[in-house]
Amino acid sequence: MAPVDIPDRDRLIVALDLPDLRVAEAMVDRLGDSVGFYKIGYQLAYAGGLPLARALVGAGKKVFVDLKLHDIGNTVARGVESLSHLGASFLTVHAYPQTMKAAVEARGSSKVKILAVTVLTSYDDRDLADAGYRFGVRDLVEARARQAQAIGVDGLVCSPEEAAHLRSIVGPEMDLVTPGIRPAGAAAGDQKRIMTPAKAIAAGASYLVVGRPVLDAPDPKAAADAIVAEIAAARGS
Ligand SMILES: O=c1ccn([C@@H]2O[C@H](COP(=O)(O)O)[C@@H](O)[C@H]2O)c(=O)[nH]1
Repeated sequence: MAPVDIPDRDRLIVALDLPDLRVAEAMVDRLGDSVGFYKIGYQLAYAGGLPLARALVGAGKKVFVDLKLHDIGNTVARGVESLSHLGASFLTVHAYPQTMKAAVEARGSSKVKILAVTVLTSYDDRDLADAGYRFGVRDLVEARARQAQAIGVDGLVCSPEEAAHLRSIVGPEMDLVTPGIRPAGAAAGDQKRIMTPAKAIAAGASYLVVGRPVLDAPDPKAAADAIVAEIAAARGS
């Protein structure tokens, strides 16, 4: 079933795109009870931040390990096996069939959900053409979503712009995890396919991933609270 019983607060995933453990821990302390779900990506993981995943889980938070694995199947499988011991809820791989199959098989009985990154939210049709793809964003996202579902992947990372269309294709079961979230007036930065929190939820997103609009806010806790309030309003909670 779709994750209908998720508290509004836990639909916000704050990306801890920060330089080291000390800074990340300080941000987690600052956000306090306002945030229940954190993402650890390249910057923090490569700066020794993966142990924070265990600590956060131990403290009752949920964790998304966003390493976007993509390699030969054997290497992806071994990576998933290692990462599955962290206690994270989500782990990303790129949406290539070999990669997704290896990850789903290697996950085994571990509770970590495998998410497939469809098309990065910083890409538009022109970026895909520059990279040699013959599909535009909408068609490539759809094709990858269908493959992911057939392989048994648990969820998709997509832009909220594709959420409504994907929901109609994959049904209620798969988690739709959407970066590219920008509260009204926030700078897009390098993101090209963006939506506000309220519109993303209305479009069918299960979770919203937010980095800079929270981390760079003068008051990150207030920024997180405002996003959760928008999520609650959009869901009629
Ligand atoms: O397609 C994707 C996949 C992952 N991300 C990650 O989400 C956050 C977004 O951060 P912002 O500062 O809110 O832009 C970041 O960690 C990305 O690595 C994505 O943006 N798009």
